[in-house]
Amino acid sequence: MKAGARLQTAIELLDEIVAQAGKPADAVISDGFRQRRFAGSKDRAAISETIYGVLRCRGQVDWWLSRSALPVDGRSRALTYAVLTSTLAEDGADIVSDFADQAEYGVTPPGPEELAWLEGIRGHGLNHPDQPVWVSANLPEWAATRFNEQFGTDWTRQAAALAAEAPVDVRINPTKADREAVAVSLAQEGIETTACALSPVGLRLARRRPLRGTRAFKDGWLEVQDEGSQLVALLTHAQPGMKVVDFCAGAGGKTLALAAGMDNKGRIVACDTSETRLNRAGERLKRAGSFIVERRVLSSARDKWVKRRSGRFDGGFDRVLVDAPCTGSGTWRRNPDQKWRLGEDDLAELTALQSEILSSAARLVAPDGRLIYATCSLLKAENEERIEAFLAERPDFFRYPIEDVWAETVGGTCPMTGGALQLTPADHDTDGFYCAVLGRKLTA
Ligand SMILES: C[S@@+](CC[C@H](N)C(=O)[O-])C[C@H]1O[C@@H](n2cnc3c(N)ncnc32)[C@H](O)[C@@H]1O
Repeated sequence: MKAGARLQTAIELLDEIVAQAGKPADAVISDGFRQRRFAGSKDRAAISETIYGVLRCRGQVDWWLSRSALPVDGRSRALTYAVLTSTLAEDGADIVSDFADQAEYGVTPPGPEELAWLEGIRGHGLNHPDQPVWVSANLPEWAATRFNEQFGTDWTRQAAALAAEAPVDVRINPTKADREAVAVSLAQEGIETTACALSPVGLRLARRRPLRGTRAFKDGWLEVQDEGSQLVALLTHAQPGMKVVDFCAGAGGKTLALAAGMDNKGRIVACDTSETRLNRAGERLKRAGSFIVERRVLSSARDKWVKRRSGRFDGGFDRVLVDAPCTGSGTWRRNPDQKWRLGEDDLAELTALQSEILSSAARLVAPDGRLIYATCSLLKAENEERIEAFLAERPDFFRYPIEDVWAETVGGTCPMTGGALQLTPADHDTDGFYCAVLGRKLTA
């Protein structure tokens, strides 16, 4: 495909992402590529780069467009972004004239108004001194206010890291292969990796490459999983023979890691209110050879199965992981469409749900067992504030110092000390994850 035809595809998919507001951008893009089999792997990479570039920097792109008379849509956003970043100018070719020359690929050439706008912004970058700081930070205003309150003078650096491209990490499955063997196997297929800085079971790809066709993937030696997510699973410290609940298991990302850590000995109940997600977990568990997991669809945070199990001190679980639904603000570099879809109302709904889930899941924890609360968010309202509220209500629970849990589970130096771990893309180059490990006292 020529640059103009790629840009046209990016435009169409950007409009699809807006039209299918409930569907994650990556799912819309995958469907879009399935319908456009003519797009090769390099085309797909270039198209995705434009789409994600626009979504990550949508605050600034829309600010520029607010100074034009053009409608704000996929086309105006993609063209404006392409000119401001010169990302699609190949071999010095001019993107606007290249785009205009592609009529045979279904591209509508720019009209006079569009051309005048694009000529006018040529030579500028995304930044402009008149932009409000939340625009330059590419955050919605509500989130920028919270970042500012939370991170102080560091907040723009934290926000900037969310507008960068995320690396691809894989977690090795130690029940099938060690890290060295996985790295060698991938290298034989031309995929270079380095050991993750914090996770002892993680490898980071030198650059984004498809993994599904590799031998290591097909044999269940690895799972794609961000390093932060790997660390949460390790901090859960699920050991062979234990009884474990993954309360918000989703498609099983952390369940798989827990099963591997337990050497497939013991019992894991993977719960979620979404049957579709739990079904997706089934296929992954099979590939990884994790046969100790039973899946359970919950009706709500107050599900009857949870109620029946509560109060059964001797029948409680050793570990209950709550990987709570959240804004995903720690993953906005990976899922940049999400940041433009959420507002303060959503945050209020989520924090209420997080507290409800936490109280419900706590009923499953055996005395001396652990309740692990995690989110992929950077916002205190979803993290520290939820744990503080929970502990104020439940004096029978206490916090473990995170550095102690790290020493017994991850090893090496914990990046912080205190009552919880907060990873951020800016500080740790992982997705932003929060994790607090609580213990249930032996007697109430
Ligand atoms: C952050 S995602 C989990 C990701 C998953 N643990 C992983 O590692 O791939 C949060 C999950 O919570 C689920 N959820 C939402 N409300 C819930 C509830 N009341 N009880 C249990 N799970 C719930 C959502 O369906 C979603 O799959």
